[in-house]
Amino acid sequence: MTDPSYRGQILVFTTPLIGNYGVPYNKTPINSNDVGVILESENIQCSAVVVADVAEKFSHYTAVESIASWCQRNNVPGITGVDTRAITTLLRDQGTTLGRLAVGADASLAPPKPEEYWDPTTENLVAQVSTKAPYELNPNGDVRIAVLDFGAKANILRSLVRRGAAVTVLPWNYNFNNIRDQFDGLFLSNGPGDPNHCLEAAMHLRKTLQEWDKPVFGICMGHQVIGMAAGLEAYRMTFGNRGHNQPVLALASSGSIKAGRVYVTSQNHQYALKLQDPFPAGWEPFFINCNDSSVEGIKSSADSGKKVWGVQFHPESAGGPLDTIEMFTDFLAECRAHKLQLSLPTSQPMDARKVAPRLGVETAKIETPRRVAVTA
Ligand SMILES: NC(=O)CC[C@H](N)C(=O)O
Repeated sequence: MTDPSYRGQILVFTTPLIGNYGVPYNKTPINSNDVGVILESENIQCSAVVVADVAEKFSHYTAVESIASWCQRNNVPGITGVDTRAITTLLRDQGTTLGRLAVGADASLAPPKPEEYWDPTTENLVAQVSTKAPYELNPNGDVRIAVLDFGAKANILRSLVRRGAAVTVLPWNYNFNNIRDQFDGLFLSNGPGDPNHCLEAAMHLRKTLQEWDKPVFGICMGHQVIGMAAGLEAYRMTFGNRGHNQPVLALASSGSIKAGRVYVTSQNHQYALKLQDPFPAGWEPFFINCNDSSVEGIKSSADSGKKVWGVQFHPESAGGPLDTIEMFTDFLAECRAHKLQLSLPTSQPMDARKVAPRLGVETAKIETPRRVAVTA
């Protein structure tokens, strides 16, 4: 609920009982080596929550309040006692949809016309959640990383800081090219909404990628912006990938990632990069989703002389599996190696088409995810 990528969304929880652990005090002691919060940002970011059965009593050693009082304090509406399985079945059939919460007399009125619903994707949500001014974390770290903040989850910043990086967080549309000489690497964060609102950032990045040879890593929205800078197209999926159990197949080896292995990942996205054949020169697909064959990662090709990676999933998870957490270590290892002018073993490219069919994954020309049939 505090992940800024959920800005503007009504979340329907499929787990029936929500809130039994309560909500922790969401501040860490002031310390430049920490990111300041326990959760993913200071406030609740989603627009509303829908829960089958909300727990009024909570129990956890870090809990200070119930989910209901937390929502109330943040002015975020929630509804409970509804059949979330029925809503889930509907959403699985027609895809993510615009919605509203109505109770009492409002619920019996005729529903609004489609055009009367607020559509958050028409807005630049990234501009709403990104930092307004640059700030630093862990200034004494040994590698200097600039983070373009499209709505960064705290655990991404934490994952960089815990590995010893000095992190400078910049507004999403900051022209990094003006200050790039001060940094050893560039990171592009996750963020809400349609990546096509971030073309300005993609244009700045295109110049960076043409003229700068230091490592670049992006997650989720950051990955989509890297893809757009590389010349790929971003499209809206009917069924976004969400949850903590999304399997992705690695098509190339790089650092801790081994080609041919499936990693279980945490995800939260509605948009994806289109798989195109051939890929833009200098780029190759890095991961694909084993359920719907959507693009889950791209990387600069081994012969491009660049070190650039983008992943659609969340290696930092929180919550979720830690299968790919070492990608942060890999990124910082490349930044340190570049700084010291060492060279790490290069990644091994491989032919995706040789690996994927063994796992029943189509890699041909897949533009829209397969539909999943759901029986009640
Ligand atoms: N978590 C994210 O960064 C999401 C990226 C983008 N807003 C999407 O929905 O696809």
